[in-house]
Amino acid sequence: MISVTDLCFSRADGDQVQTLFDDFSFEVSTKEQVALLGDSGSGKTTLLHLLAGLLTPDGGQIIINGEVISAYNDKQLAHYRRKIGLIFQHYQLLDCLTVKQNILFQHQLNYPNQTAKEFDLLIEQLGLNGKLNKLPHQLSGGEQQRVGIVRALINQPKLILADEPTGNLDQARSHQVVEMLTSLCKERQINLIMVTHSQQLTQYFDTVKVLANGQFNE
Ligand SMILES: Nc1ncnc2c1ncn2[C@@H]1O[C@H](COP(=O)(O)OP(=O)(O)OP(=O)(O)O)[C@@H](O)[C@H]1O
Repeated sequence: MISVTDLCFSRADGDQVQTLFDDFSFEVSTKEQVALLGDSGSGKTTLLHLLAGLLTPDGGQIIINGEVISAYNDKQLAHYRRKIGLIFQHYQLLDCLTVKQNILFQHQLNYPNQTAKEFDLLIEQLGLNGKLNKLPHQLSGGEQQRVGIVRALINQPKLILADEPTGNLDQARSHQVVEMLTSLCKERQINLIMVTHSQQLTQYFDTVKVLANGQFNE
């Protein structure tokens, strides 16, 4: 469950201050899957970064599954971030590591002496058998994004934040990837918030929220 109350956040841009959120409040219930739309520059990525604890609000409260992350210090935020899954438009895979190493990198940092429980199952479900020893640049965009999805799911998060994960894929692949991602999150009862510019992709989600002028128009 996500609860945001009276969120305030401004960005300094040279001498100018741009207020993106001013007393913005909303809730996302447990397991809900949300497609987040909005014009370019409306603040979708900024909102995701606030929910990920990568940015600190100027005011208000952000509570994620009972954790008041808006009150956390850097160390607490680092610990919180290990428990969520992040998926990016440009995949952000490390090109010097194989697919398998990329997927397990964070898991091994988090849990040095544990095997990743769902590794084999996720590799099978996302059709990545046979790709594990390849380097990211040897994969197609769709395959790289599926690696990003396994990497996000392997730590068994309760929340996944995805920022335009299909921005680099064609329409058919975008639908495949989003269908896969939403159904895997549903099976595992994971909250998913995904930024997209595609109205068509919203069909896979429980809720569509449109960000405009620092508020949701539902
Ligand atoms: N690092 C930054 N420093 C200053 N201003 C920034 C920074 N990042 C983003 N902004 C500004 O904050 C506003 C919101 O940006 P954000 O990236 O959150 O929008 P968005 O809705 O995700 O846009 P898009 O759909 O184009 O990705 C924009 O006006 C942008 O120029």
